[in-house]
Amino acid sequence: MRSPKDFFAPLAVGAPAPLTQVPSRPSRVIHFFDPSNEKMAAKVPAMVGTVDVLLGNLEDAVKADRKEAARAGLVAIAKATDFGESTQLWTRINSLDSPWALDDLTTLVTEIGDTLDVVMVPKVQGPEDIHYVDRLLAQLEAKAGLTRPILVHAILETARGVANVEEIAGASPRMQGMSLGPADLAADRRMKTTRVGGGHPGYLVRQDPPTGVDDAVHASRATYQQDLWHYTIARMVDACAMHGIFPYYGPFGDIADVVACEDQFRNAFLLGCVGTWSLHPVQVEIAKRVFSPSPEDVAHARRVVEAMGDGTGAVMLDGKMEDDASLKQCQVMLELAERLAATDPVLAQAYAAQSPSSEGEGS
Ligand SMILES: CC(=O)SCCNC(=O)CCNC(=O)[C@H](O)C(C)(C)COP(=O)(O)OP(=O)(O)OC[C@H]1O[C@@H](n2cnc3c(N)ncnc32)[C@H](O)[C@@H]1OP(=O)(O)O
Ligand SMILES: CC(=O)C(=O)O
Ligand SMILES: [Mg+2]
Repeated sequence: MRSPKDFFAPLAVGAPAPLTQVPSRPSRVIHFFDPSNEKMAAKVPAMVGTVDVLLGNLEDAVKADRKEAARAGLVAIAKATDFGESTQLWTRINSLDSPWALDDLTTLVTEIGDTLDVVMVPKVQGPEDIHYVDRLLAQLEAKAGLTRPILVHAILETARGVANVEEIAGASPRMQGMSLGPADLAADRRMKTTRVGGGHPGYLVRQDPPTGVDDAVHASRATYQQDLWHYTIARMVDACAMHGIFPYYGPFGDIADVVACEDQFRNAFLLGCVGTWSLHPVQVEIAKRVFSPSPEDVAHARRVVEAMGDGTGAVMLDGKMEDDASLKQCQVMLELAERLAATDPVLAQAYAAQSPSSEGEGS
């Protein structure tokens, strides 16, 4: 582990200085596309401004014989597209033990490093993986003459990665955030599921049995499906909060089940995640809706702030006690709402319509 004194020193002569704070640009939706799929890639320019992040995926879901085409496709798209102020460009490189990862990093940083905001690293096992990428990025940034550092995002998708989650989160000032990788994680843990994220009807608890009843009543005892991912997401959120980086849910593979997708996204939002992945255009609006505070929550948060005056003590509002701690939760909500509204005019209007100054307007 580096000494605190040199944690923020560049790791290569000529590399840009690391950032001391992770930029908090909106990243509610990280939209995946395969740059080697011509039909999909053709849609990317029109998606600029509609998603917070466009991510050129080079890893799983790209066929082995299309890896080089995907890398070249991403370079071409990055060079031809103006991503504007409200959409970032990220990539997911191949895993560090694959034959492609080194060329992915070398090509992308030297060719399009000035456009690339974040590199997502899959199957991270421990801080040593981040240290490797950190040094290599610094060397490549120096070679390419970049003036701002490229950030790193880890996917939490191995049992060892989960066990090391705090060390991974704090491994480098480049760490931007972390996503849950439920599919690979399930396989690595030898879970007995076959899905990409989401729940499972077999993972449940059942209502206690009533005494002295027949089998028919036993069969009707209520069951409650549990969240397979609660433990891992909660650990990831704590590790990220501790190190000042951002946690994300990951993929929801049942594209047709938009209702369960929204539920899974909302669980992650409520637990502290700032965004999620979209694998298909149908998931984009779900992610944006879920990861933006509702206008009603924003209005309530404003009322609490107003009622709390100097922020100390306790007050009653609608029959509920509010104090310093509920105020802080409301401030989290308002700070996020303000940040999102700054780049999303539709949200800005929805939040303004709920502001105290507009109350009673038109009545
Ligand atoms: C566990 C993990 O690692 S998850 C991360 C890796 N996986 C991915 O990145 C998957 C990305 N998504 C996809 O590959 C595709 O969306 C699939 C395979 C899930 C479904 O693809 P399709 O069967 O083509 O879906 P569908 O027919 O509904 O597509 C409708 C349109 O949306 C387009 N489309 C589909 N997915 C995307 C996307 N991610 N981005 C942009 N456009 C897309 C299709 O090209 C199609 O275009 P068209 O109307 O011009 O023909
Ligand atoms: C996200 C991912 O890569 C996984 O679930 O395996
Ligand atoms: Mg994976």
